[in-house]
Amino acid sequence: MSDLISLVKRIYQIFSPPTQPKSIAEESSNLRPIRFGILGAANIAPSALIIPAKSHPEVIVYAVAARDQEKAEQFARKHGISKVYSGSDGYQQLLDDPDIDAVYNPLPNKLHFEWTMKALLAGKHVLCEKPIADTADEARQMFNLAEKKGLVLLESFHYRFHPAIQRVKTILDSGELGKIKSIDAKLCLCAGLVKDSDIRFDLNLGGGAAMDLGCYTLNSIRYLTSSNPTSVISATPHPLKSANVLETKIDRAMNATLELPNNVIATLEVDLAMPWEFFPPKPVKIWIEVKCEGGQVELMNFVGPTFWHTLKVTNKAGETVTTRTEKVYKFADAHIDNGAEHPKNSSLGEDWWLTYRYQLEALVDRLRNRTPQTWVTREDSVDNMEWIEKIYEKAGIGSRPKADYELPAE
Ligand SMILES: NC(=O)C1=CN([C@@H]2O[C@H](COP(=O)(O)OP(=O)(O)OC[C@H]3O[C@@H](n4cnc5c(N)ncnc54)[C@H](OP(=O)(O)O)[C@@H]3O)[C@@H](O)[C@H]2O)C=CC1
Ligand SMILES: O=C1OC[C@@H](O)[C@H](O)[C@H]1O
Repeated sequence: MSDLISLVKRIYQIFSPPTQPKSIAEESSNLRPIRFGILGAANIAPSALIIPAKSHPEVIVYAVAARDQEKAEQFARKHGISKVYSGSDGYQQLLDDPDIDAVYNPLPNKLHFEWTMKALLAGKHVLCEKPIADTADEARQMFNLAEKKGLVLLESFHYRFHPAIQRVKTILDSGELGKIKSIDAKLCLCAGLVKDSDIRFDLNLGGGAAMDLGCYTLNSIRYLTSSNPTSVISATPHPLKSANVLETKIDRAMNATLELPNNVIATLEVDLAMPWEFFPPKPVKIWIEVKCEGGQVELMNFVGPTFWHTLKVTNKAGETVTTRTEKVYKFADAHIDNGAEHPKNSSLGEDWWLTYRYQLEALVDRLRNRTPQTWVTREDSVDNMEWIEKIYEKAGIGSRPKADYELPAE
């Protein structure tokens, strides 16, 4: 019962977060809030930035650009955004706005490269949606430019900032369960949640399940094992409806098996339209299971742990098998459990903080030259793209088409 009450309370607070006064908002102060601009009136923008910004005292979502003027204005009105850009030049006008410090790029995957490059050229820090680009080569160019310009570029692997996944990593790294033997990551959404017309099913927008969902599962495998795969043993793409996947090159679902150092085997299963299972009803399958020599750890709902998650640890090392479950909504819990270091200047979080709110905390810490609790590095993003491409190659449908954009000559 108390779990249910906490769940309802968390959900209420997620969507009605205590709004923080932007107390350090004085224009004269060098600590004026960081002004974000959003490229596109994207479906994900409210969860990923607008709601988290409400409870962050140092962030203002200041502008949005959308191709259609009415859509842009409506979005701005709904979310209390003061500046609106629209039309065919709207995205660029937003980038040229000198009052904007950082840009959130939630455009379709294929456009991540072009608009992140343009944002960096305009001198803005960028939070770019996952997967960061269509190819590893593009990701490399994006980070090269960010570094050259002295700007921050972060791929929005929001789940990495939540204490639940970090607790799993701490358990594995502690040696409590011995060496990792295998890891299995699943992220499947039932049919009907993603429409056939969605950007995720458009090859020319960087679509495909391995791009959209596989990037998370692959990232979690690499993160938890602290390694890159050594090979893709197998990769099987599944078509949308009765299409020929080798012709459309759009994977509605992907199953892949990877080899990692020290004989670790990883499997990933992702699906944008999983056939319905009614008994019991299973609208999503989202979990990670890591088997070790002395036990195993499972995390259910690793991408949305704030709503609900189960972290189950089975220890088979002693004479008896012991099982425990943990709930890790904020870093305070992690402190008590494992004494992990947490930067003194970074917040421990709240149990209602979404993964995106933890991510925003880290991004702002980085922008303010404070130490973020954790980070997704350049190498991490580039390597992830590299192995997504390798999975596509093994699956026989190839990387997603490169962006139609070239950096202007200097
Ligand atoms: N981190 C996370 O949890 C999530 C991340 N994502 C990522 O965010 C990105 C956007 O996803 P989502 O919000 O679902 O996407 P949407 O379908 O809402 O599209 C995002 C925006 O893309 C713009 N756009 C620009 N060009 C095109 C085009 N040719 N066709 C269609 N749209 C175009 C539209 O902008 P305009 O308003 O100007 O028309 C639209 O608002 C993806 O990269 C996805 O992987 C998505 C969901 C969750
Ligand atoms: O978190 C997510 O869940 C649903 C997906 O389709 C989306 O793109 C992803 O980022």
